[in-house]
Amino acid sequence: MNQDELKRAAALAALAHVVRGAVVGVGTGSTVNHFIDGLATMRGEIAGAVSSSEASTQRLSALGIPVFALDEVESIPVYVDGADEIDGSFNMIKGGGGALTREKIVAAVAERFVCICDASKRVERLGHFPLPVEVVPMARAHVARQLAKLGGRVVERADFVTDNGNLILDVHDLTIDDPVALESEVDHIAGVVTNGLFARRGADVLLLATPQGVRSLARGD
Ligand SMILES: O=C(CO)[C@H](O)[C@H](O)COP(=O)(O)O
Repeated sequence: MNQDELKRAAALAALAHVVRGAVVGVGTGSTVNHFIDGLATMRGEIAGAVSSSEASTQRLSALGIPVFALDEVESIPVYVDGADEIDGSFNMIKGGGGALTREKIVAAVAERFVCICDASKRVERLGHFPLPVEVVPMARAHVARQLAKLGGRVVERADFVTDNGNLILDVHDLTIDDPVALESEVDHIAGVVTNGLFARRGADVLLLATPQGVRSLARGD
């Protein structure tokens, strides 16, 4: 199986976690795109979706799945999203697609985070993938200096504007010993909207696609 087939296998496994009659939280990315395509087969069985990006909203709508604003829903039992890296404690780096802020908001509301990944995303320690940081444009230089003080090599994502009108700084070469502490430290830099560490609210379930099949793992297993 190639990587895209593995992503699809993980995504389709997540359909079993969708709660009938409820609203499902939907992440962003190529793995999630497979999930959205599969969700179309359950259209009549769910109330609809809350989306984490304009791209996912467009795909959901094109498939006839109702998309609600977050303000319109009272609860989201399950949020399904991919990751760029996930460690053994289910801490993640996300935001490769630049949707990290809305992803973190929808994930915060959801009762359960189901992470869908191919096996290449599973790491012993986070930080090989550069950490995305969404930044208010006027704070670009200040935030870049502060991130460099943390030991990172900061690269602004070229020709990219987030759905919220901000820019992304990708931080390479960080040593991430304590993901929870680093998530808070980066968030406290003035001008940072969100960073791509999902550690304070990590995943609850990991559906990891391997050539041998999809492994379902719960946090703490
Ligand atoms: O965080 C994300 C988007 O902001 C994605 O979940 C992450 O980048 C993984 O993407 P893909 O499924 O395309 O590998």
